Amino acid sequence: MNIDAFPQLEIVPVKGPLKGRVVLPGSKSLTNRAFLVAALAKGDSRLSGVLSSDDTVYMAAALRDMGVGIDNEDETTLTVRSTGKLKAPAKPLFLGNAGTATRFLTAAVALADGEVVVDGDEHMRKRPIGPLVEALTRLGVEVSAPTGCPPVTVHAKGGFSGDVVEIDANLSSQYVSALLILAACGEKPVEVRLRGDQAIGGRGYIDLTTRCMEAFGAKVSMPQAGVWRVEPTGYVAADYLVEPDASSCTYLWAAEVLTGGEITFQMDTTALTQPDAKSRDVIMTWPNMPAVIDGSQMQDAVPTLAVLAAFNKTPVRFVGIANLRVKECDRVSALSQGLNAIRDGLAHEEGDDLIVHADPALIGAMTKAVIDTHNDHRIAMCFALAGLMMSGVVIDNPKCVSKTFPGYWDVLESLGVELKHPA
Ligand SMILES: O=C(O)C1=C[C@@H](OP(=O)(O)O)[C@@H](O)[C@H](O)C1
Ligand SMILES: C=C(OP(=O)(O)O)C(=O)O
Repeated sequence: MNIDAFPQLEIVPVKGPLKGRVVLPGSKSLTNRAFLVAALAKGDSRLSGVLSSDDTVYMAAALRDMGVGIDNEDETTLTVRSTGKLKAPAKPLFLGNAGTATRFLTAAVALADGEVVVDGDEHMRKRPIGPLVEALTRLGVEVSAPTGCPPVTVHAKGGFSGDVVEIDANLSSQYVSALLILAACGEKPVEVRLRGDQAIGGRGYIDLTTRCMEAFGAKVSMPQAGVWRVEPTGYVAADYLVEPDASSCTYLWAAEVLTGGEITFQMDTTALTQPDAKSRDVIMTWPNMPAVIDGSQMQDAVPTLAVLAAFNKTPVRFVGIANLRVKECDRVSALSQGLNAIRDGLAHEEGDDLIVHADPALIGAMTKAVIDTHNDHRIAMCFALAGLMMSGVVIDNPKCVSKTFPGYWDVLESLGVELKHPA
């Protein structure tokens, strides 16, 4: 569908189970890791299964601006050609609202020579990066971010000098991933240590990072919990297959259980290794979801789970989700707001927890809810699920799904979902 023609989109409730086959897009997290690590390797790396979406296009464009060749073979296959070095770009790197691209590049550009400015859109300019800037400073990188958020200016000198660095990763695991990717390009082994509370959210994303680094020749060990030791191997060019995106898959798993449907995918999705794959088991418990769900290790699946919870038999409290407040928008509040637009009193916030007061009577009911997506792809995608079950759900700015899943609305249509201009 031509989504540009739809400033708002109304979802028509399904008349029966959703059935069909879906080709999931590639993982955003793995595409952006593979892009960067391949760019830091000398030679040609062939990446397949890659995602093409706003976040990955920003990463690719930034790498091109730093002298890396990226040649597309087809929509999901490309070759990254690199000397293994990044050149300082002629202009600031603009990374939209892509957290992965912004955080990973803030560290990696220390390997260039000259001034590099890492910047994003107005949302990204509100997402904290101070802890990463502080850690890079300790590694001897000359870097500043006066507001604690992008823009970040790095006076790159082709490397860094430190060998031990502590990082406070409570706000984002991406800081750790960024340091690890950089660390393999040092002159000596580097230890990256978590500061304080080691039970950070998104631990699984760090495992994704180390596995991707290892696929390009890096050597990473964990001498103790919360400490990673990275050997100074650099990276070697490699062929790499990006697995499908588990977070994107959560909407389809949820659509399946909500409608009693059956959706098949290009692979067995129980084999996905990304953190959000854990949410599948929780999704499958609907309409008897647990009373308390700890979202800390499946953060990007929380919006999906929260909308599912609205149609559950019993209330659900989401805990461990404080850092959802610093994602593309404040997701705790955006979810509460959207659920209350569907039915007043359907959800409330308690500290950083989100309580969803389940109401199975909503199934088949009518509402008049225009969902403010706050330009957040996950808010748009998760509230579309509510529209499958009840009439009157309108998604404002549906185009924002292009951040990670540009084909989302087409996929829903291919499953028989009717989408229309709001009445
Ligand atoms: O490393 C990654 O690929 C990601 C880590 C998570 O963010 P935080 O580490 O900021 O929580 C997640 O929400 C994001 O979509 C992708
Ligand atoms: C939080 C997200 O993205 P990022 O941090 O990579 O911008 C997301 O995709 O849900």
